[in-house]
Amino acid sequence: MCGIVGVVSTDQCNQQIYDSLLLLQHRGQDSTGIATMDGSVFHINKSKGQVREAYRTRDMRALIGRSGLGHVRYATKGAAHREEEAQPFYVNAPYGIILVHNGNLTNTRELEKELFKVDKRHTNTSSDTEMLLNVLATELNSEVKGKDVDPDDLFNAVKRLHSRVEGSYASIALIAGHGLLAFRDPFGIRPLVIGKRVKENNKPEWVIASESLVIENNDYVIVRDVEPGEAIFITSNGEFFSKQCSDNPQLFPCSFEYVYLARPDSIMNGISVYESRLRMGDLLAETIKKQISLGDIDVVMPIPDSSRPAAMQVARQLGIEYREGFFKNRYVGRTFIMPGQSLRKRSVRQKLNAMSTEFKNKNVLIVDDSVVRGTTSQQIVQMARSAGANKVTFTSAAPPIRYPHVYGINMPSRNELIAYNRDINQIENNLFIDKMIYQEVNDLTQAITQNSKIKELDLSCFTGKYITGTVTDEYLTWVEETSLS
Ligand SMILES: O=P(O)(O)OC[C@H]1O[C@H](OP(=O)(O)OP(=O)(O)O)[C@H](O)[C@@H]1O
Ligand SMILES: NC(=O)CC[C@H](N)C(=O)O
Ligand SMILES: [Mg+2]
Repeated sequence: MCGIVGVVSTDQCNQQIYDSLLLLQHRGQDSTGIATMDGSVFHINKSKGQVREAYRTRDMRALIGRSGLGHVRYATKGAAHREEEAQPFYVNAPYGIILVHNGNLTNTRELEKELFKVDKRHTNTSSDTEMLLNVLATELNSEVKGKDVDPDDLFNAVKRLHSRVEGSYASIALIAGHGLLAFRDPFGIRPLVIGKRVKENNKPEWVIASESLVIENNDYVIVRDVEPGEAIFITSNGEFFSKQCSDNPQLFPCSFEYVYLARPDSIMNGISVYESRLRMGDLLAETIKKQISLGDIDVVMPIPDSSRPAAMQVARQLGIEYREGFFKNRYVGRTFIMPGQSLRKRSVRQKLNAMSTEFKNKNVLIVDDSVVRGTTSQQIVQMARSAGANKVTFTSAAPPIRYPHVYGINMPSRNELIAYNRDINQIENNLFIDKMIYQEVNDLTQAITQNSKIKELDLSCFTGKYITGTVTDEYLTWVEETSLS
């Protein structure tokens, strides 16, 4: 996943984009970029690393314009550390388009060929985002054919893009001299939400972002989510247009956003991420009750940060004391979204420390939001044991992850997954724990969708059922062989 934001303002918008990217940092730490639009001129700054280190004062001063967009990247396709693959991506025709993307395309092999052979377009990186932009540019070009662009041209281009592109894409683009275009794939896999505020001059200002906390933090009001398959166009003067561009839109939001990716203070597709995590804890507690005798447990402990809401509820529902035994170094970022296994491993050690007073001779029930590669859990258990823990029961607020995630989370290879081809006993042995307890898939679904209009979720990494047609076994093998580690 990545974090994206787009702004149409009545004033200079560079600082607002910077602030928004800081709020979205948890969605990507590899690289970042900001583009602003001044009339029909784009000003662009891209850099490796995190937002705070990326932009100097002189970079910010050069980002002039009242409309703009920004990106924080967690690479899923292409190279994590190549500055050329940092977003936004730019094409000069038609008009000049600059684009940011959250998601992952699953038919890049076909797109690459088509773009080159049929559309006669050259892409210079292996980024799927560069392909997405070139498909948009091709379709818009054939729509406008020399005349000036109107909202319907853009919507027709997005409609044609939907028929060519597969996978997940929440995307925002600036069309030079015209305005801001945003669109979401027909399954709405990745999130995108619209905010608005009206200043004294009565002119509306707009923000579109991956998460609602960006909207609230900048004193905008949440208008609504961009619908799956829908496109939004906002002119540089703040005029708003929207259209459903898919023949068969169906909402299948990514369940992993609620489990781990999103900030708890965001509301996504009308569902509070925090409340869904509390419910994950409530339902996990029911499963725990069925599997162990509670008299054996002395304390319930979260693994900071993301499991805290679930762990709190587990403790409450089981009537067992909640203690914080692992301490987090606040200067180390999220380890799961770091590139490369050796960096992830080293960082877990730097990030978390076990306090021996909390573990000595205790039977602990540890709660994490998810166990993916087992990088965190393996080290956590070792830390707990060396700190003197007696029995270690490990629980996950998400079900076992046995299948790759191909819609914008970098878990491409089955063999990396701790639950792949292992039964519970083998997982327990691998992690050196006394007991492993996972959330049930139905309970996860209920925790997320309860009290909401959402009927379906993308649960592919838990179930192996992929909602877009092109994800076959052959595709998954190709992804494994060619992907980022
Ligand atoms: O099994 P693994 O491959 O280790 O992946 C799962 C772990 O990674 C994430 O933590 P992370 O440190 O990224 O972020 P957090 O501080 O938000 O919990 C997640 O919360 C789990 O703790
Ligand atoms: N996680 C994402 O949304 C990544 C976007 C895009 N696939 C990239 O690798 O840059
Ligand atoms: Mg964690």
